[in-house]
Amino acid sequence: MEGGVDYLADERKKAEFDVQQMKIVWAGSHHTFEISDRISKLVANDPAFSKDERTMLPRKELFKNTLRKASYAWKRINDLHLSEEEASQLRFYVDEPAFTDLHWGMFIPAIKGQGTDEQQKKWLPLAYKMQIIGCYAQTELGHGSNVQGLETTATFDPQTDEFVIHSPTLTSSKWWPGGLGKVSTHGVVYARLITDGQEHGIHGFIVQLRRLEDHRPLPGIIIGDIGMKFGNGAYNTMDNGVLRFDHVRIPRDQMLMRVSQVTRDGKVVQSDVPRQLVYGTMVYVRQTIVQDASCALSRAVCIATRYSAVRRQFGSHNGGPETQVIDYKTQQSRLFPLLASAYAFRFVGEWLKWLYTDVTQRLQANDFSTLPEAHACTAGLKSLTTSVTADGIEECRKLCGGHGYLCTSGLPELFAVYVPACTYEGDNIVLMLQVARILMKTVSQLGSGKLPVGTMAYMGRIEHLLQYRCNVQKAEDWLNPAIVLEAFEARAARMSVSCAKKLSKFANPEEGFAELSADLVEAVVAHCQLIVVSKFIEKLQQDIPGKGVKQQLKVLCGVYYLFLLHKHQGDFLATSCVTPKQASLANDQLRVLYSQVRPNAIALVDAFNYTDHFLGSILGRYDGNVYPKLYEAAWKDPLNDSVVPDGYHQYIRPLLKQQRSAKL
Ligand SMILES: CCCCCCCCCCCCCCCCCCCC(=O)SCCNC(=O)CCNC(=O)[C@H](O)C(C)(C)COP(=O)(O)OP(=O)(O)OC[C@H]1O[C@@H](n2cnc3c(N)ncnc32)[C@H](O)[C@@H]1OP(=O)(O)O
Ligand SMILES: Cc1cc2nc3c(=O)[nH]c(=O)nc-3n(C[C@H](O)[C@H](O)[C@H](O)COP(=O)(O)OP(=O)(O)OC[C@H]3O[C@@H](n4cnc5c(N)ncnc54)[C@H](O)[C@@H]3O)c2cc1C
Repeated sequence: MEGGVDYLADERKKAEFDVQQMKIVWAGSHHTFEISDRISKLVANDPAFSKDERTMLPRKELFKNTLRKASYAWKRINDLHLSEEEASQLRFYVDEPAFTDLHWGMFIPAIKGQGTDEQQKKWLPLAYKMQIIGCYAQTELGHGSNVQGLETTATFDPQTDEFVIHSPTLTSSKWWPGGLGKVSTHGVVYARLITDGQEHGIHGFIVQLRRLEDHRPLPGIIIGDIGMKFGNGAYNTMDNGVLRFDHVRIPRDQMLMRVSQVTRDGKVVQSDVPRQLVYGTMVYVRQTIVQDASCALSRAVCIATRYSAVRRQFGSHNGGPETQVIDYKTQQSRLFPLLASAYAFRFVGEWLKWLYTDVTQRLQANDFSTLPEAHACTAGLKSLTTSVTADGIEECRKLCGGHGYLCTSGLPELFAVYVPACTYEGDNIVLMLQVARILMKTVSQLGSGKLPVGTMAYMGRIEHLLQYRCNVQKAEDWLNPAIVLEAFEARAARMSVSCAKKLSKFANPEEGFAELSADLVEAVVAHCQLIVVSKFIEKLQQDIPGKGVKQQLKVLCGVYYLFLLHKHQGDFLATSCVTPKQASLANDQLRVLYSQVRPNAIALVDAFNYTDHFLGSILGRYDGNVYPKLYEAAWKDPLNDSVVPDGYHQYIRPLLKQQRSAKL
């Protein structure tokens, strides 16, 4: 508590579980909880990191303010000798998109993943000390999703042992890279490799963009910011940029050469590393985006849940208090599935991080066997979790009624910052179609004796899943995880097999794939939802200490899968995985679970351990003291600086005068 009366104290007393232990489950471990708790308070208590009035600043001031915060954050990281983990938590809690996200989140990982040992030795120390600042320059004005369609060229000149980087068309201008517009000194630039007149696909090159002495662009380079984006404040703290090259020369050893090498005489040599590793940085970032989805969704849910307990509307009896809106069943049926989804995404994000670490270790040992699984899981889960989170934030805004629309609710800015996650790092539909290809390949190989592995392993039991009949007879049967898993597996498998059957009728498979793409996306959603459900259930099989903690998680897990079953009952019924009666029993059980969440709702959002600074929301204040603070904040709006507005004499007075004389 940050001082004063706690208007939510009664709600907190209703909790049936150990909130402190739940905080540790949410954080992932004691160690992570300790760091995140300490660093979030450090940021919250430092006035230099204040977020007040961010949504009211003009772009130039907003951007300068972000530069100030980023440079101050770097100073604190060094002064306090923070570890890498502590430093990344500090950037997270500062909560302002900045060039540093791309420097640490993409530029450095690209060099680590695609650079040779020598290249890493040369560039990483400079980047780690921020003596150079980098961005990830892949997307162009004309192409983003279709990476093979990029037009920037990198032509090898054997005379000088250099690459010539060039933007041959307007559409080849790099467009979107974060941090590029005004800050980056370097970029990993993706371009079409050409040697001896022959094309060799897209590769990454380290290119210096600005002089280190005075920050001016190097000769032959044009750079700028691409302009204002959606929302006030929001992602406008980021300098997404445009970049053009006019025959810019870089030394040969600045091509990232882990995947392919260009020799002194211009020969292209493929190493035994798969070509897809050029896309490796995207796999890494997609995995972090899944973790970030649980953060963004939990934040919106925390605001909406606390406010729903504070807000009262209708239902007063004999002059008593009105009903808290959180007690309306409709409010619960919209809010609690999002609360459950935030927890579900947390656990699937944890698992995905493990999967990514495992793949990275295997890659280092030249074992590439799990790369397709990593690609499918990161692409599919990035797509699923960001779509649900973006829609979920908007739903939370509506759950807060009119006040949710105020910037001081924190929800408009959160939404504006978050929605591009459905597009960046791979448009969600494009990524789903990648997973669809892998699913269809898996189904087509089922008869060949090649057993599906990882998250597709259930397809190996296809005969059984095609014959499966759900044996739920009463509502409580839906609490049995084995029954639930089979129903979700059967639904996903049947949808995939149905698509594969339809595909096989097309003479041209590519034509068939395009024609059926909307159905394929639905099959992928079913497959990805199965992954999330199964990872939540796996989590519950672990030893989870703390009074009532596991029980609460079981309730949330039930809410998560039964809500999905209810929402997608069309799929379950159409594939005959459940009967109409069983679907109705699932909904009955879901209502029971909502009533079990209700007394614990406030404690379940307290377990996120967010400071008021991080939440940035009057509606989501820990102490629930909403109305006086909303009232106070309104008077801080610049429009209220004067009682009579600027423009009165020019525009309002003549209008009123004219109406008066017309009446007379
Ligand atoms: C409390 C702590 C919590 C922690 C929170 C952490 C906070 C972190 C904050 C996170 C926020 C991060 C903020 C980020 C800021 C924004 C950054 C945005 C940056 C960008 O947007 S960069 C640009 C991204 N661009 C894209 O993603 C482009 C999308 N397009 C593609 O990926 C490809 O072009 C596409 C669609 C795959 C098609 O490529 P193509 O070459 O045509 O490939 P094919 O379809 O022919 O497939 C060939 C073959 O390759 C396989 N494949 C494809 N992709 C991959 C991959 N990535 N990895 C491995 N394999 C891949 C594919 O399956 C095919 O395989 P076959 O076996 O069939 O040959
Ligand atoms: C805030 C933000 C930050 C970004 N940061 C960076 C960065 O740092 N570095 C960088 O390189 N890039 C960055 N990007 C670019 C981003 O990665 C691309 O915008 C993204 O990959 C989508 O590509 P696109 O814009 O070409 O979309 P398009 O592919 O043009 O999508 C337009 C529509 O076409 C549909 N579509 C496209 N292809 C298909 C298909 N095959 N089948 C069916 N439908 C299809 C899509 O679903 C979408 O509805 C950023 C973008 C944003 C918004």
